[in-house]
Amino acid sequence: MRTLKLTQDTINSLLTDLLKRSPSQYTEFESKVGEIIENVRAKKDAAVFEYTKKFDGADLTAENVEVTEEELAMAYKFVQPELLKVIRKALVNIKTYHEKQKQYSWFDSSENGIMVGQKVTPIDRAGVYVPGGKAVYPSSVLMNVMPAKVAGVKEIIMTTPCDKNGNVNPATLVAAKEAGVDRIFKIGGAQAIAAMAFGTESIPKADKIVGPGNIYVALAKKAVFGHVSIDSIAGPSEILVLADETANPSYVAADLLSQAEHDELASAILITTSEKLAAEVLAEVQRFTHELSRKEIIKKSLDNYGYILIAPDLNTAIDTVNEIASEHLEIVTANAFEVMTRIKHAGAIFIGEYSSEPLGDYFAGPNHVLPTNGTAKFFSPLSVDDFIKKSSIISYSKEALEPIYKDIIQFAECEQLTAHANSIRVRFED
Ligand SMILES: NC(=O)c1ccc[n+]([C@@H]2O[C@H](COP(=O)([O-])OP(=O)(O)OC[C@H]3O[C@@H](n4cnc5c(N)ncnc54)[C@H](O)[C@@H]3O)[C@@H](O)[C@H]2O)c1
Ligand SMILES: N[C@H](CO)Cc1c[nH]c[nH+]1
Ligand SMILES: [Zn+2]
Repeated sequence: MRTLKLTQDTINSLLTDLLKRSPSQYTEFESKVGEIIENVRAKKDAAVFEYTKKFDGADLTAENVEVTEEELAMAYKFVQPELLKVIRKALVNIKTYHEKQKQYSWFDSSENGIMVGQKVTPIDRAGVYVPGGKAVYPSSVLMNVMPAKVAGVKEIIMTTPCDKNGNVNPATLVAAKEAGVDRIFKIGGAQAIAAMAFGTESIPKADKIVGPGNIYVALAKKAVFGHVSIDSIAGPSEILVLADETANPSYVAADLLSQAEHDELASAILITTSEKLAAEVLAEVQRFTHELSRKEIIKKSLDNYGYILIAPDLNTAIDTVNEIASEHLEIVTANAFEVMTRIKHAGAIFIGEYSSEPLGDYFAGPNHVLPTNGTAKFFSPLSVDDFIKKSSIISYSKEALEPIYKDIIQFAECEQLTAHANSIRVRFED
């Protein structure tokens, strides 16, 4: 983890450095992922099973690729009752939060026989990818599935990697059952994305694929976009803490490490106006890292993308926060709510020293699938909006069309689209 003074030069080199984490920078993986996708498209199940053997070590067949009711029942036996209670409590918060996002159809009619509106329809089948390579993510099951449920999606299928014995983590299965997933397939990586994009003998084609994953998953989602819809590309996790001298260095260090442990490509950054806090946080980071079980991943991610930046003043710090547009932003300053009003770009904003990032990962209710790699400048968190689409509604009576039909003819003729003009004219010819 590097400590640097925040200057225009450091901002520029930091932004260049962070961009290296973007899936679009990993062109060397693109051809590999492209080959996986083409093979799955052509050879369907056979290719999916071959790649699963190669990358995950499991022998899958059409008979065992899908999780059975018996496997689900067995998973409940492995999950502690206390954990099941926590999953259920988290589900209530996540559902309640997403219900507020629901959009409804609307119709505007006027007395002269004009009606226009917008009809909201959920997609028919959602495909949810739940990562499972370096860690297991039952929480991501809840975060991906609940907005689809609230939107009213008819069928939700889920893919997640299995271990070499063909087993999926029990807590992931229990979370899927509790959230209401219809079918679960034990496959991961680019082959899972391709299977949901094109369909195979065993895995149905989805209309939209959502969910985070590693570089293979992210590139595969990008590649199948257009054949299916996808959500934003949620890549390796990120945290940015904006703190002043009022912050508790232990809390700040612990929160930075909470995201560094996800992946060697994760990024953890502190921007502070206090040199004293910067030094204390660095010491706490070193102390905690030593004690944490995932220290090897943490050390690599801190070496790669860990920064402590000392800003000359709060305004410069806030400008930099907006430039970085981090997935997660914690504000631990005096007047944190006022500072929040000046933040334009961040996936999720955590305010105050008790709103630590993992509260959002597991429990508070807002979605933890968030835009990464600076894409918070134009993408939003996964939400109910991702699982609906809209149709426009137009209805005019003869009396409503008559006063304006010549306007439409004139517009159509300006575009030299005479068939358009004709379709209006024929209605008033006699
Ligand atoms: N933004 C979010 O909401 C969020 C949530 C959870 C996790 N994440 C991120 O998701 C990522 C999860 O990654 P992961 O690796 O743990 O799990 P993953 O499920 O995304 O990837 C595992 C799969 O990758 C494939 N794979 C592995 N090595 C390969 C190779 N050499 N060639 C081709 N395919 C290969 C395998 O098929 C395996 O099943 C992490 O970066 C984590 O930070 C993000
Ligand atoms: N922080 C991750 C998103 O970047 C989500 C997660 C799941 N489990 C723990 N964390
Ligand atoms: Zn996390």
